[in-house]
Amino acid sequence: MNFSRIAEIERFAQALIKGAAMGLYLTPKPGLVDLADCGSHPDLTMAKMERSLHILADYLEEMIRSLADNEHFICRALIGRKAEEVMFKVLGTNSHKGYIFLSGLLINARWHAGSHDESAMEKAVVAAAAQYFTAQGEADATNGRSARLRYGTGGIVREAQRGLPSLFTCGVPAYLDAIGRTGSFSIACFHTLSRLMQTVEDTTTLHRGGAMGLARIRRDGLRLEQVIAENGDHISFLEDLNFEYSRLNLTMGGVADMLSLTLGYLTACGLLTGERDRSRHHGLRSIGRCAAGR
Ligand SMILES: CC(C)(COP(=O)(O)OP(=O)(O)OC[C@H]1O[C@@H](n2cnc3c(N)ncnc32)[C@H](O[C@H]2O[C@H](COP(=O)(O)OP(=O)(O)OP(=O)(O)O)[C@@H](O)[C@H]2O)[C@@H]1O)[C@@H](O)C(=O)NCCC(=O)NCCS
Ligand SMILES: Nc1ncnc2[nH]cnc12
Repeated sequence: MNFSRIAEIERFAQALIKGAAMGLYLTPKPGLVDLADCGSHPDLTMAKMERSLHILADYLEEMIRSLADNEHFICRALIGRKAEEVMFKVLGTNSHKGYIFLSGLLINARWHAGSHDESAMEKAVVAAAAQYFTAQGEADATNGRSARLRYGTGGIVREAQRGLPSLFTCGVPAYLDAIGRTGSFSIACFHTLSRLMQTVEDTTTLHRGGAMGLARIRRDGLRLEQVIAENGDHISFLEDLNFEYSRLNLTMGGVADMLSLTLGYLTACGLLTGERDRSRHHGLRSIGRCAAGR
């Protein structure tokens, strides 16, 4: 039994939970639950989301047990499904359904990759996603599946199958670029949010607002990036956007998950403060460009 390997993956899991907490508490987040309000989610509260974080932590602990016991992969897919059921039973809503899948995938990838190295992690995510979706068979009748069929988008499935580009090619470079330039965690978070809004094929947005809704999020993400770059009042801009999104019943739960996953992965790599030289320590690529092609 390799106890240092288990200690390492436990630290990684703790970092992913911290990332979800940092993403939750970032305020304001248009249309989403934060310290100000519940956005366009009357079914969610801060207390429910915090309870959800504890369910996530228990889930990842079970995932690690399965990995350490070298169980068959299908056991971990069932653990994920069970966590979704527990979350829905306890909270009556999909508070972190997407993050259950994403964090489970990343824990599996980190275990098999053996390091934080970005290219090793990407390859391991692609392999885990292929294994999972091959075993998954006919997907459930979900909002995400309806959106993928109706709009020809990939949603969380294609995000996973492509090795989490919104994490490795968008979120991580965007955060490190901003923290390197400004030294401000808050600015780096909002800059990362702006880039993810322009990149993530968020099926929760499509479900609520259709193609026009997604185009709105992309446009607002670019505007937010510009307001931050011009040292404008991005907080007021976000507060106004939150009012608009709540009125339009528009949300971006997938963007929220990818922001949390970015903060969690950077925490695991010891890069959140931006002080360590990322290229030397983790084989992370130089400042990339988000899928938005910029
Ligand atoms: C693999 C599955 C997760 C597939 O899910 P599918 O897309 O078929 O079904 P959904 O129920 O729609 O769940 C997808 C959730 O993923 C998030 N998401 C959406 N787009 C993206 C994207 N492009 N990239 C990343 N993540 C994405 C999103 O989750 C977040 O938003 C939810 C909150 O928003 P809300 O609008 O409230 O959502 P709903 O309550 O559903 O709608 P309303 O009724 O309120 O309007 C919240 O869940 C956030 O996390 C999507 O919701 C799944 O089928 C699966 O297989 N899971 C179990 C297996 C597992 O975990 N195995 C471990 C693998 S190793
Ligand atoms: N803060 C948040 N508000 C609403 N849905 C979310 N999904 C993940 N994080 C969320």
